Amino acid sequence: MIEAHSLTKRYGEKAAVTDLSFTVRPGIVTGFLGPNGAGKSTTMRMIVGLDTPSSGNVVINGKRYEDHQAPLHEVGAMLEARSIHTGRTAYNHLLALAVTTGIPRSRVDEVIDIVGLREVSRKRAGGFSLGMGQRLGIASALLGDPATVVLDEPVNGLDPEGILWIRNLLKSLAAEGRTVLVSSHLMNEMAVTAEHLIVIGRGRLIADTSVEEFTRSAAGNSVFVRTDEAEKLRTLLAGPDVSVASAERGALEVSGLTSERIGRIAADNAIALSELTPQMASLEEAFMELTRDAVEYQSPVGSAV
Ligand SMILES: Nc1ncnc2c1ncn2[C@@H]1O[C@H](COP(=O)(O)OP(=O)(O)OP(=O)(O)O)[C@@H](O)[C@H]1O
Repeated sequence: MIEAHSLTKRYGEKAAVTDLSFTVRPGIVTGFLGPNGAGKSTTMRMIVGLDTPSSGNVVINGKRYEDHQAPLHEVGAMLEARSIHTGRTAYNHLLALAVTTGIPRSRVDEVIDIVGLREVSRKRAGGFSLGMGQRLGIASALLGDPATVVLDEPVNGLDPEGILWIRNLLKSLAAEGRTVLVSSHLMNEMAVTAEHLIVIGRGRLIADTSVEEFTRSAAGNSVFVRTDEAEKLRTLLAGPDVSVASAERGALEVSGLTSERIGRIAADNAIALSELTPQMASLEEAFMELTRDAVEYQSPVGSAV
């Protein structure tokens, strides 16, 4: 469990993180989301003791990172700035890390297999692709068999296979009862990876919610209906809190009724439907709406993307 209490970090005049409080629970993947410059990396650095809070504190299973006797067994982290000695092989990089931190040599082989780097483990890490480098970073994070895993933007720049691999790995780490915190600026990716979301903007908490709740609130309240008997159905659906628009010929856009209710009314009146679709705002759109006021560098209105 990670608990942040009124965490604040200032760099001179610049407030990177302000009065941030949240809890990351074990057993599930928690997504840490925010636009660029929101303060995600700064928060993660404070979690693992690489940055000192200006005020407030953050504890992992009740203690600050540096107060744990075997911190690598407690927390494994991959932060954005990776420090890999590019002249070393992947195996030697992990071995050096293991030897200096009292981790048995056998664990190096284990993590190499977990991240799927067996075939290239004797190759120089300097020649690794971005995806292989990410796998090596994750292997380093898992070396101490940590109860808590903190990964900063692990899917950045990965191909679809790499993204799927990380998604499954994170879920299995959580299923083993670990605490898993993973940052991203991609809502869609987090929606299929995480169970819980902590959203920040300009260093402040914007939302602390389950993915399920976020998805539900992002859903629009209209339903798209396609039928050959649109006019008959329109009359049957009419009511004080219901609005029905004709989206196109043979199609209706209904607000104020659930898709279940519309389907029931159609069935009771022997009207065949060829489509019945609740309209969802895309999660990415809902996320952008949520964080709109917290984006540091806005594109000028109307500018081409
Ligand atoms: N060492 C530093 N000195 C001064 N300002 C900093 C420093 N580190 C971060 N900042 C500022 O603090 C804010 C938060 O940065 P941070 O890197 O934590 O955000 P982030 O959410 O991880 O963003 P990104 O997704 O772009 O990596 C930014 O405005 C950044 O410019």
